[in-house]
Amino acid sequence: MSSSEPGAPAEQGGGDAPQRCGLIALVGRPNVGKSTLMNALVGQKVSITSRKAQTTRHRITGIRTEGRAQFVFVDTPGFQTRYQSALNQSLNKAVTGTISDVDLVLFVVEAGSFSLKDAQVLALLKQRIPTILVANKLDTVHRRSELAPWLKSMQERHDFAEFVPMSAKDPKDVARLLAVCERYLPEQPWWYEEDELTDKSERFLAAEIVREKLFRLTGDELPYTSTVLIDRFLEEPGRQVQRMVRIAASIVVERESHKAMVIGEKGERLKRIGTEARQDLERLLDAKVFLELWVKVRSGWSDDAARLRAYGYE
Ligand SMILES: Nc1nc2c(ncn2[C@@H]2O[C@H](COP(=O)(O)OP(=O)(O)OP(=O)(O)O)[C@@H](O)[C@H]2O)c(=O)[nH]1
Repeated sequence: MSSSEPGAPAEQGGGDAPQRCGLIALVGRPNVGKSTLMNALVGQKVSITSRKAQTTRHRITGIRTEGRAQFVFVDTPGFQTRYQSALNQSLNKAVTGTISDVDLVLFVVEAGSFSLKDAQVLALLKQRIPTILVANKLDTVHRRSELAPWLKSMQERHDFAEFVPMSAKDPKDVARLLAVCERYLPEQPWWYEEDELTDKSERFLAAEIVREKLFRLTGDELPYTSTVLIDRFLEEPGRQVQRMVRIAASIVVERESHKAMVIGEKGERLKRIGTEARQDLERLLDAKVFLELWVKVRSGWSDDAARLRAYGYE
């Protein structure tokens, strides 16, 4: 099974070819392998930069610069299909906004399957943005012959630009997907240095990771007004062999009841948030990380414009 040819010509790295750069969103229901794929696409070293003019509306999860192309991957944090609360509906709206101005969408599903939850996510996608169907976990499909009719049924559901059946765990497949994506990036100068990674951006990344774990592990219960602040971000100086970073962060919630929710029974939930965030940060920062988490109650903080500004939300 191979991907179809898109309209735009393929670009080879190097030479005098123009630079390409663009935003790519990965979407899909939980558990289809988005995180695995994102990590594989971005590679070992993730460069994160916080506030650039072009990307203020996006949460950047990774940048990959390869040959003449710069792939800027953005997150769609609230893509929530599990619960149908008003909160999530408004979140989904925000996400629809986020993906309405990317250059390319990767819609990830499990090869050979399409559930109601997949359909709910697909329904949020705009027809006019090129969308690639990534049929992931191909390695688990034993009867390959069944894939052709499945792909055909998928084409009837949405006008996909291409199909890429693959496994996020196979580096060759990941390289092939990257090459396909490259053709959809607009010709324009890169937005980031080839190897951009600043102190500020690492702090931002740390806050984003803790925030992601916080919302993932509290599910639908915690109001979206809760946030994460980095109180301290210190790199142990002079360590040649392995970086060592000490981070202290505060999870700021609005009520005592929310605080209890975040901490969980015997502190279990907070511990899990901390462990998962630390593991991700160690990989992303390529460092040994010590992460200290605090939960603070700031009643009505989300209504206080001045405080919001102080926290970096404008
Ligand atoms: N066999 C196989 N397993 C995969 C593949 N890609 C991901 N997985 C597994 O699928 C599970 C879910 O992967 P994740 O990357 O966490 O999925 P996700 O879509 O990010 O899930 P959420 O974070 O819940 O949205 C993990 O156990 C992965 O190891 C693949 O290509 N083949």
